[in-house]
Amino acid sequence: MADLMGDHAAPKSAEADDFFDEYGDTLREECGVFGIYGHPDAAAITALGLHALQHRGQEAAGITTYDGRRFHSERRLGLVSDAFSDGEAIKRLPGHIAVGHVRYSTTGETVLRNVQPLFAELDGGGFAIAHNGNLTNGLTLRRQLIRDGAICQSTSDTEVILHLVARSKRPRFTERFIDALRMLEGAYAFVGLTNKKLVGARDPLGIRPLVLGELDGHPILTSETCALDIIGARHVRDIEPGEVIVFSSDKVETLRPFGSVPPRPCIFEYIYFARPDSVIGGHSVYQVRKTMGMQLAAEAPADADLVVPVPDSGVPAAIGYSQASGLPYELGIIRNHYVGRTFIQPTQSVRDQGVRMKHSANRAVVEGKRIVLIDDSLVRGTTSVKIVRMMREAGAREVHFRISSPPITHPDYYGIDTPDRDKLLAATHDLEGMRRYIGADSLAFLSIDGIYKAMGHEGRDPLRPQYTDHCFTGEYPTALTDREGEVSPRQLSLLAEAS
Ligand SMILES: O=P(O)(O)OC[C@H]1O[C@H](OP(=O)(O)OP(=O)(O)O)[C@H](O)[C@@H]1O
Ligand SMILES: NC(=O)CC[C@H](N)C(=O)O
Ligand SMILES: [Mg+2]
Repeated sequence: MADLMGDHAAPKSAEADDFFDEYGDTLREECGVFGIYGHPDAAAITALGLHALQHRGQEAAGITTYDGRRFHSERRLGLVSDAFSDGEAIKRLPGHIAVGHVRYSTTGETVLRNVQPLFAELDGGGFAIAHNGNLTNGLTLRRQLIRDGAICQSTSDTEVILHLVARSKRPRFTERFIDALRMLEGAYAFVGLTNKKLVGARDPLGIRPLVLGELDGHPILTSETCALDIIGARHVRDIEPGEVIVFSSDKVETLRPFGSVPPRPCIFEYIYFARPDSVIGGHSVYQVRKTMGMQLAAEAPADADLVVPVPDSGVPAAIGYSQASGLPYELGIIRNHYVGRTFIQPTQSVRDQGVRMKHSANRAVVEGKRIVLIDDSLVRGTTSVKIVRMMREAGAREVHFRISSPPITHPDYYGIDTPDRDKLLAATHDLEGMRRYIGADSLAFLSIDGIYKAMGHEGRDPLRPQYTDHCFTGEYPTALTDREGEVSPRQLSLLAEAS
């Protein structure tokens, strides 16, 4: 890895030696992280990387840099393009090291103080961190820290890592960071920076993705390979589950403090979250989704005239379904690209509006036809109800709904903001109940084994599942301390903020 470090990779340091909610109830998005070391245009490149990761979180974006003397930070609510497309913001972020974040909150409200990267001035220097994932003991740790005198500046779970690093008694930054990681349960892909280092860490099960890239000899850590492609960087490899990686001027250290445990990456990255042009864990997300559609055609054929995708995320599976079934693929729904993902809007009424603003029927295609609608997932049913009605209003004769993943019966606590169980359609309705609710002529889901087959396995290994699929099975791969313990997940902020 040392070949990733160019001569000009070392930012100058004036510092001493080596130191260095509330839980929402709504499936929302995740977050995306990006970090680059030693590049003269670190902030501009990070802004581009975050733009490619925008699908992972649209609530807020932030970048922190270090210029060899000081840290600089810009954090904003809204989209990356709102905050960083103007050159002025980039000019305010000088430096050769940068970390950035796009947020979809899972713990802590959508207010500026929770926008990442979070920064702390620690004994020995500054530390900024960006987090994708969610800690399942974040609230418990936070309560303990506050009882011990910590003053929390945010209501985000991510903040606890800053406190834990600050409290570690170890002399060196990397050891302190690892000390802190040992206290965490749940999911994390972290990218952080100090005055000397860019650090990355992936939780022991590798629930959330993190990849290593390289641009002109400068290392990059980011959530997905699409953030490398946008800047012409090379994908070197995935950061392994449980790996901690540290870049400094003269070396790259890779550590595995948790020993080796069988990985359980989140299957939902492949089904919905990641961008289809990304490669995660050696799998093209597009190919996997298409194969899920082919598998779905084999498991749940439909007597119909056309296959129609629910754009955007249903498109690759619909192509697969069409190819496997031999039914023609047509764009019977047109998506307005100036509207974000609906799955991830904060309230039900906004989601309802979002779906209407987002999808329109293409009457010329669907009128008089028996159609198979393909979507990747059904969460609350908001999208499906609207789309089925829209297809009928546009004259579709029959509407058969096929979903390229199993019914979602359990919430996620690892960085996807799923609704509570009572809002998950599949948790409260059987198959026939769901069919009636969405108003389709027939409804079918891909089986859990079908998902694993699309990933190249014979099926799900029940003793040692290859992925975490808790949303479908209720088998959570880590302790859920905040949920199981005495601490109420409804953590209250005492401060009401306007933004
Ligand atoms: O059952 P629901 O609660 O409606 O949620 C499910 C829908 O939400 C997601 O799409 P989303 O609109 O978030 O994003 P996309 O544009 O990437 O497909 C998912 O792909 C389904 O279409
Ligand atoms: N979706 C995520 O990955 C969120 C990261 C972090 N838990 C937050 O709420 O800010
Ligand atoms: Mg969708």
